[in-house]
Amino acid sequence: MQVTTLGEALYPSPLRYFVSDSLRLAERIIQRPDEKMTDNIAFELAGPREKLFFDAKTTRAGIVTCGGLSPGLNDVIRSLFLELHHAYGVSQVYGFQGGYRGLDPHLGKEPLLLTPELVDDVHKKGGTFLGTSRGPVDTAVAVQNLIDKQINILFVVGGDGTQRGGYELYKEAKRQNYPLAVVGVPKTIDNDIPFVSQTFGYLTAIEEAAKALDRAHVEARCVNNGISLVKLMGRNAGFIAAGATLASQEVNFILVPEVPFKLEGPNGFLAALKKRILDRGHALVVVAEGAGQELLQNNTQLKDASGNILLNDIGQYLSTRIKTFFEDEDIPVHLRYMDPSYLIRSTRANAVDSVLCDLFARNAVHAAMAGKTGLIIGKLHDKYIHVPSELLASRKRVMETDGMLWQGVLASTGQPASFY
Ligand SMILES: Nc1ncnc2c1ncn2[C@@H]1O[C@H](COP(=O)(O)OP(=O)(O)OP(=O)(O)O)[C@@H](O)[C@H]1O
Ligand SMILES: O=P(O)(O)OC[C@H]1O[C@](O)(CO)[C@@H](O)[C@@H]1O
Ligand SMILES: [Mg+2]
Repeated sequence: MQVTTLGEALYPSPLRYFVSDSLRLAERIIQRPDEKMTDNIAFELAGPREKLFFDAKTTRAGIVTCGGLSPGLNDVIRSLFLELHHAYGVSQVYGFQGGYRGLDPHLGKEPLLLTPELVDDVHKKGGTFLGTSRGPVDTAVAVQNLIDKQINILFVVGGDGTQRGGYELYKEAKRQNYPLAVVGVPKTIDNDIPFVSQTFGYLTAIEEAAKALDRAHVEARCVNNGISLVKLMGRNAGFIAAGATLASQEVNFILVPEVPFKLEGPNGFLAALKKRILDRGHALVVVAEGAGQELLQNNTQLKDASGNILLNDIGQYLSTRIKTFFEDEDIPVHLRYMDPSYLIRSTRANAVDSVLCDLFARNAVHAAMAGKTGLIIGKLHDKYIHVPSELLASRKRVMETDGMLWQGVLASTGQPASFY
């Protein structure tokens, strides 16, 4: 699947190795004997192109970071800048501040002109030094501002919402006949972006979450009938909870959005927890924030500024239900509810994530300089690819319950496949 290009690439690249525009990577590479591979998407491979659409001498680029924090945002900004500056010779790179708001000159601060000195050690800190936000921007105003500032390339670093926003900006620039390259870098600790096997920040987040689980385990073990209940992020998918569970190996029960569960009844979660307490005298329970929403009354459906549904607190709910259940059963327990959610995403990236950030960012620059637009950098089968932004909207990525990650989780916790 070819992504949109702004026009013929005429400028020779200053780089020394290149990836051909005609190479493709199939989305599915494992084939069942009876399966026809007709609907298999073939993605363009990312990487430097021999000819560039933009002349580095006159090109201006912008970077914006949006949505929730994820370890590695500063690494991505830094690598985008350094690749543009050192490898391609683009000297005017601007950091738009405060998320998409920063693209509106009436709402945001002036963009920062990035320099090697400014980005020098930003990767050593968590967060994003450009700031971030949720909430919409008027795309016509934003594109007009980019035109006024003669920005030719815009890197949008963020999750699914940010990439949908990037797609709107790409369409608006096209409508205004302005040759703008909009290239997305996929960010989220939730790891739920389609066509990206691993988003940056996920591995750091599960490393931090696993530390919290280990400590919660100690709390549960050191008292009689100790129950530690830990809530972790994961709005629509349980990747963080599952990854941290495998990293920690101490979890006895894990509840995720992909697997609905019942609390009551002989096969429900509470009965299983009671058995564990009677057998072993302690338990560690992990719940992803998006799990069990069907158990909670949510008639109002409040939304955040970006339109994401505000979830009800499954952690607090479970905590109350566990407490009253054991009171009714007349079994004394020490229940501790812990919510380390924000603490796992505000740290700096670990080494593996830093490498990932660097490669995502440099591939984003290669795509933009070649004049490709309306895409995000994806990663499948260990290869970086160009994914048309339009495609993202058509898919959701959640954990496969018959996949290796979830099956590993079931094996390590010993919990049944479902509580029904
Ligand atoms: N459909 C859309 N069209 C235009 N802009 C959008 C759209 N969806 C989201 N946005 C904008 O993208 C930005 C980021 O969106 P959101 O807050 O949902 O975070 P995200 O990028 O999904 O990251 P995460 O959910 O991982 O924290 C916000 O400014 C939001 O208004
Ligand atoms: O409170 P905030 O900043 O909106 O972020 C919370 C959301 O961010 C995420 O981590 C996604 O980035 C979700 O798991 C969570 O629902
Ligand atoms: Mg999102």
